[in-house]
Amino acid sequence: MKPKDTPPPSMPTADDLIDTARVVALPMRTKFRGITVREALLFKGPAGWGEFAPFPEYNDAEARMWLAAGIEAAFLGAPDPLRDTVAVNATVPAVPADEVAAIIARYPGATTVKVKVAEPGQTLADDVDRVAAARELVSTVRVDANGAWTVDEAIEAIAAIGDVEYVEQPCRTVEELAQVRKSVKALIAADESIRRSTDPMRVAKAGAADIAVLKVAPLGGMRSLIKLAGRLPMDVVVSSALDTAVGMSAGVAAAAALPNLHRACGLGTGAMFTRDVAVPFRVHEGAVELRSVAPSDDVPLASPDRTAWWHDRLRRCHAELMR
Ligand SMILES: O=C(O)CCC(=O)C1=CC=C[C@@H](O)[C@@H]1C(=O)O
Ligand SMILES: [Mg+2]
Repeated sequence: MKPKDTPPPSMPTADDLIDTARVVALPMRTKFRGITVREALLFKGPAGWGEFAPFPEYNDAEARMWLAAGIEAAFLGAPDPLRDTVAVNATVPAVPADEVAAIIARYPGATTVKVKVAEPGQTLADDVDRVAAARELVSTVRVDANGAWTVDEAIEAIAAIGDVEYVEQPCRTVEELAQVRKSVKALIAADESIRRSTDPMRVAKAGAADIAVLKVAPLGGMRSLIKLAGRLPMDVVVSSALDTAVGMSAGVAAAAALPNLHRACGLGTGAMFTRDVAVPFRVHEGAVELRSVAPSDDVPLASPDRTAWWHDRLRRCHAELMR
């Protein structure tokens, strides 16, 4: 028998990963969730490239899932696809209403738009105006509050915003989502309540959502996303975690392998970077095309300090995975 701490044969060591690692820093067109430069560590394995890019505030226990997802992509590769394109939504950050049209124009053919609402420092009137601007241009609008409202604020805001496809994560907790869901006609989607939970089935058990927004990296990979989607008794939307083209290829592959996919996915966010690590996943006729990605040689690299920070983080998360 192998000693308990011996990695399984498919599990690379942290040194294996760092040997091929590139830490990239991609400038964003518009600030999104407080980020103006998106950093990511990319590494190469026998099956292709993987991405490790947990948001800076995530602790190692949570961030280790993102490493598992990168390792799956680089060492195991994508599951068999059922389709070769995936319909996507345009993603509109919390910008003034008069900037909405220019943002939507970066997603040619998209008929669904996701609008960020409840941005700290802004008012409900800002949200109403931004959503109205989007509604003038596309048939389907969904909004995402990232858990920022109380139950009462959510009920008021949903009434003010009007008809939407769904409201993503109106409040922070599963209990609050369930209360809002009972009080409004609008459909409720869960994102953080799944992405940041130790029990991603809890939203279903609590009757807290109609739709699940699933992201490959925080769920630990394409296969665990697909497995979870199969267990959740609700529609699924696959969304990016502000991934570079490398991470995006795993998101598109997961969406392409889902037996049931009825709604546009949040996989067009490559349009938010001024440049990506490779040819970006461009939206064409409202969809992106499945493909594998290798970073180009001239990717914008992070500073030596930031590179060292990411290498350290990878080592710690790798140790967490091996525990
Ligand atoms: O779903 C989309 O349209 C794009 C991705 C997206 O909105 C997000 C990506 C990563 C972090 C998030 O704050 C945000 C989200 O909350 O869904
Ligand atoms: Mg969200």
